[in-house]
Amino acid sequence: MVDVTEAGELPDQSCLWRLKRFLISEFNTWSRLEAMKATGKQLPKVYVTRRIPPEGMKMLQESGICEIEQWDSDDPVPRAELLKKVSGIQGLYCLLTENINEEVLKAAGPSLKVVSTMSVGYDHLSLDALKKRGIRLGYTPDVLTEAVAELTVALLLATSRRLIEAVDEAKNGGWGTWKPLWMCGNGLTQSTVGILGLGRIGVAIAKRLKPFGVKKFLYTDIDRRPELAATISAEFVSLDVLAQQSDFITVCCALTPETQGICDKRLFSKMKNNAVFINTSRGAVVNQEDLYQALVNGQIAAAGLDVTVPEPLPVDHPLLKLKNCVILPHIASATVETRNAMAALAAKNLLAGLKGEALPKEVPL
Ligand SMILES: O=C(O)C(=O)CO
Repeated sequence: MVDVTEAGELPDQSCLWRLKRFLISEFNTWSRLEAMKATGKQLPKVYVTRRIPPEGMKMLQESGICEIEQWDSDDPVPRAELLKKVSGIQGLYCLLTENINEEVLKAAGPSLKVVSTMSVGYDHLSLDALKKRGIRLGYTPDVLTEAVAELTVALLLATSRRLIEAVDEAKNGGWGTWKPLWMCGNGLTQSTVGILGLGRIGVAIAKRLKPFGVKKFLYTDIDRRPELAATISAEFVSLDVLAQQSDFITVCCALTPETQGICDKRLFSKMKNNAVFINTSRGAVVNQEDLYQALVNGQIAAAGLDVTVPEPLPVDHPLLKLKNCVILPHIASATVETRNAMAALAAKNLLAGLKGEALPKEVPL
């Protein structure tokens, strides 16, 4: 006899097959744990490099399949401590602030099976070193797309409409009277927006900007992305054309050897004098010295950065002194829901890796 669902419909075969697979996997995990207990074997050790949002920690603790040690602080674990603590672990739960390289993997030793980073970016990990050792890597795409897009739009508007400068003027007595030529910025209506690196986040940004009256979206990337581009009617162009034609450029690419320093004086010199440059991806895609010169010399109008090199940017850094540069402390994904979702997805990746199952979101190495 076939059972029926609550809605009174027959469950389809794929649903039953997934349920069967889930039950088998749960049973296997349970029997593995029972066998470990019976033989007095220790549970696999996991090291969590920071205090993380509660959803993620709860998931790890309630799994019952690992012994967790954590650097229980909001500040990064000192390198020496990290190198000591990773010894003999099977799973590493890390953040984008930790450089997980040959040194760390060597210190961990051959037991390490899975590294799970609570971030969509994975430029802080040495992929070659992971691959060489057959260590799997989990990351957290998708769950932060909306939050990052939202913050990018907020940063773009704050930069182009000079919000931070204006708030300062209102507070410090610079607000004399209403003046026709004072605090004028650049509007989005009828503008051209260029996206450097079109992926999920670029599309989400474009969808949010469209209602502001943007006339045209351009994008550039190593390859054309016709399907994604079609969703926002974006036109593929070269980096030079993107620079020449855009009123706003928003950088959304991953940091790779190809994109490192791609936003340099060559690019800024081709941009319009009234253009606004926004970066919410990684600081190292920008040559900050070149950006500083472009802002000081009026080669471009303004820049909004959520990411810099280094992070934090020293408080005496020249970019922080410029009125036409808005700098945020890497908060693009910082909503409570998003950070919890990132923490939970990173936990799921880690647990799946410990069980030898497919990671929900795995970086192919
Ligand atoms: O997940 C990432 O890579 C981030 O930069 C967090 O905002």
